[in-house]
Amino acid sequence: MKKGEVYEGIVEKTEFPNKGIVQIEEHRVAVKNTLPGQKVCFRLKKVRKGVGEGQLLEVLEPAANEITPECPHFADCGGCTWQNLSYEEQRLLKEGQLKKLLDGAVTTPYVFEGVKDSPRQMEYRNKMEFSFGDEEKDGPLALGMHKRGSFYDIVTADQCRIVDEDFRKILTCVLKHFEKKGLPFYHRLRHMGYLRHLLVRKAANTGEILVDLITTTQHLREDGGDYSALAADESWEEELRALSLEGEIVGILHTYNDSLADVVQNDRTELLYGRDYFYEELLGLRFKISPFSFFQTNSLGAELLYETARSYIGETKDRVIFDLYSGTGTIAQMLAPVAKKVVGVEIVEEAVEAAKVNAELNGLTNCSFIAGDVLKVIDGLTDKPDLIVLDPPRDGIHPKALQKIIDFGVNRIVYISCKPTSLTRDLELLQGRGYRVEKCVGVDMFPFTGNVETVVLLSQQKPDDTIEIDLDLDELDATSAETKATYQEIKDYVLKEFGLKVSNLYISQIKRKCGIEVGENYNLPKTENPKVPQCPKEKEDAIKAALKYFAMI
Ligand SMILES: C[S@@+](CC[C@H](N)C(=O)[O-])C[C@H]1O[C@@H](n2cnc3c(N)ncnc32)[C@H](O)[C@@H]1O
Repeated sequence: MKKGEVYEGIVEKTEFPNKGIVQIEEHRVAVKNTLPGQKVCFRLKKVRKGVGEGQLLEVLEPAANEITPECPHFADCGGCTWQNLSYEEQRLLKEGQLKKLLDGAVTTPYVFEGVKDSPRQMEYRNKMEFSFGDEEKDGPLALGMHKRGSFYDIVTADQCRIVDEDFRKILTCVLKHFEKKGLPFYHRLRHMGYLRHLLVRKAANTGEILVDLITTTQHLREDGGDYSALAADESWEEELRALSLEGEIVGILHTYNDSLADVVQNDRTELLYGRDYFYEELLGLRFKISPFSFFQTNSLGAELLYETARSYIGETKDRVIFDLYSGTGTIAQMLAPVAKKVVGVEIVEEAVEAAKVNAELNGLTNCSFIAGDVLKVIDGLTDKPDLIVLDPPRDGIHPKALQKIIDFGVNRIVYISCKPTSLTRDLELLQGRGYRVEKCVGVDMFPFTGNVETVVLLSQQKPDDTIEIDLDLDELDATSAETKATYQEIKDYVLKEFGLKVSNLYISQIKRKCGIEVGENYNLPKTENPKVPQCPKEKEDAIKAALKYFAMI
C-alpha cells in the first residue's frame, strides 16, 4: 500500500470510537466514521508495519443494517455519525466495542452489564455550541455545526434532532437577525470578523434557558471594518424574548472572545437580560449553572449515570467519600445525604464555587469542595476516605495522581469514564496495585454518536481475601433443609446491594455465628496448617443483611 493512494474495501468491524477496520491484503487500515459491512473508498494517510490509517472519501455501498436517517443534515453535518442506525443497532455496536476493550484490559473475571439506554434518544442535549460561518466559500451566513471533515464550512443545523424545538427556534431567530444585518462572521483562518458562536443551554427538568452570543471585539478596532454601529444594536435580544418557546429564557448574555483558537471562551461577558445562570434539577437536587460551567450534556442520562454510580458504590452509611474531579459537585451532593461526609476536588474554581452554592441550596452540610489539581490537593487532605468516586476528564487520570489515589487503600472505587480508551489504561495501573474489576456498565449519554460513558466498580483485594483455601462446594450444606438461599444467591445479593464479593467461607462463618447449622467440613480448608481468614466486619454486616433478606435470621 502507498501513502496518498485511493483504495476500496469492506469494513469488517469497528473499534472504539467509531473506527472501521478494512483489511487490504496483509494491511489493517482504520477508517474513521464507518460501519461494519459498508463498502468504502478511502485515501491512505499513513501505513507502518501492516497497520494503516485512511481518510474516508465515500461510502460506496451501505451496510445491511443502515436506515434512512430522520435528520436532514446527516449527509453533511459533522455532529452525529450514527443517525443512519436504529437505536437498537447503536447500542449493540457500543456494547460490542466496549466489551472488547474491557476484555482486553481486565485481567480477572468480571461482570459486563451491557449499555443502558439514554432515557431520551432524540432531543436529549441540554447544551449546544453553534458556530457562525458559511456553508461554502462566500456563501450566505450559516449557524450550526462544522461540516463533516471540514474546519471552515458550517451546516445550518436548524433541523437538528438531538436538541429540542426551542434550540431550533433560537438558532433560526439569531441567524435571521444577523443575516438581515449583514454582520460578518469570524473567519477562522484570517482571524477577521465578528460573529463566532451561539451558546444555548436548556435545563431538561426546569425548562430554564440561557442564551449567550459570542463575538470578537473587532467592531471596536480601527481595522475591524465599519460595523460598530450595527454591532452595538442588541435588538436580537428583544427578538429572542418575543419567541414562543416551551421553556423560558431566563438570561441573555453577550460574551467577547478574541482568542485565536476556535473554542468557546470567555474574555468578558455582558448581561443583556435576566440572570447569568440557570437552574437544573437532578434526582431531586437543585443545581445553579453558569454559562461556562461543566455540566453533563444529557440531563436525564446524567440522572441514570449517577443512579448507576450510586448503586455500584454500595453501602455508604457512616463512610467518608472522596468525589475526585467533582465539577459542580453533582455526584458529591447525590451521595452526601447517605454518607457521613463527602469531599469534592475540582480544578475549575468557578465550578467549586458553584458546588458550594449548590450544596447550600440543597441544605447539605456534610460536603466540602476544594479547588485545585487532584495531583496536588490530595497531599494536603486531612480526611481519610472509605470510598472513592473518580470522574476524570477524557484523558483519564495522571499516573502520579492515580498512584496517590491507590495509596488511600479504600475497599471500593467507582470509576466513571467518558473515554473507554483512557479508562482501560488506568485500569491497568489499578489492577497492578491490587484492585480487581468487579463489574462494568455503559450508560449511553450520547445517542447517535459513537461515544459512551462507562461505570466500573473496583474492589481492593485485602491480604486476608487472597489466602488460598481449597474448599469443595460439595461439602457445603447449601442444599440442606434449613437453608433458604443458596450460597450463590447470598453472594449475588451481597454483590448487588453492597458491591462486595464474599467467599463461601465467609458466608459459612457468619451463618455459624448466627446459629444456622452448617456442615461439619465447612470451615476446614484442605491445606495443612492454614491461616484461616476471618470475615471482615464490613462483609459480615453485608452477609447478615442477606441472611435477613432471605428470612434465614
Ligand atoms: C467529566 S467531568 C466530571 C464532573 C462531574 N463529576 C459531573 O458529573 O458533572 C471532569 C471534571 O474534572 C475536572 N478536572 C480536569 N482536570 C482536573 C485535575 N487535574 N484536577 C481536578 N479536576 C480536574 C474538570 O474541570 C471537570 O469538571
